Amino acid sequence: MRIIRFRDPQGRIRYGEPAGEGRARVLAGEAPWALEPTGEEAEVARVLAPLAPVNIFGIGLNYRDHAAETGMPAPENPVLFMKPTTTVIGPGDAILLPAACEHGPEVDYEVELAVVIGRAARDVPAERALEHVLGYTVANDVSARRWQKHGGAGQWVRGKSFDTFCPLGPVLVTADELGDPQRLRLRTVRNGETLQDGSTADMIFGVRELVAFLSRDTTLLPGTVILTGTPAGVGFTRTPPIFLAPGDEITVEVEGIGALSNPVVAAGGG
Ligand SMILES: O=C(O)C/C=C\CC(=O)C(=O)O
Repeated sequence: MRIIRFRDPQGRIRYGEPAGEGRARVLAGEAPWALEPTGEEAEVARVLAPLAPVNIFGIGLNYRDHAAETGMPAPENPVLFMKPTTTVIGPGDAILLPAACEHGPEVDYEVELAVVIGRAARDVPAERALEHVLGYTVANDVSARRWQKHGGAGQWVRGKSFDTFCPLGPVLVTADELGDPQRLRLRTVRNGETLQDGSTADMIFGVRELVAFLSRDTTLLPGTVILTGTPAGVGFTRTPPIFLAPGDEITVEVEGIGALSNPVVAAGGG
């Protein structure tokens, strides 16, 4: 099933299946892992992020070509960080370039396959990990590189945590519908130019291993989102570097799920 979360013309937030031409077949329920068909259709006024995550785990350096372009060795264990839920925005919402990025352009893009947990997971072996995955969506792990690498905190969280730094969407595709998560093409396009073009087959730690790793002695609640890392082509490793600028349109897409586009706006507008 393909699930959207949307605002209807009356301002209500609802779930549904896209029915074409700005319409959805309404699904009743409070969360994407507990939805029932209603037989009703509704107009979609605005598509939102497909869920409001309870937690967001990010995995760094999880593609060999990306680790290599950063000059880092392939990690022995997943490199873990977290993004606050306040980073989440939906399709078409503006990515705000933070006023805190006052030393010049530094805000980068990262296309990622996002895993949505639908059944609580704790101490789950890799062979059973996909039983806890409700489905997948697309994420842009927006990252302020100066704050990430030289922010003085010794870890990446600051640079990954500014408001609007986690666009999600446009749909959540259930695991049964998407099939094997390790054979999907993923791309980033900025203003019509392709900047990342990779495959989830190149992940160092696949979805099964990530769920098993993260769930060790740790409960992954339904609604947990795991950003599974990004392939090569990010902006800061390029010569000259490419960073997001006001007026840009940045699109991240994953095969079988869809394309997620967001305009880029300077803090305070423009
Ligand atoms: O150069 C480094 O230390 C790592 C830089 C970027 C990696 C990253 O943000 C990721 O998500 O992967």
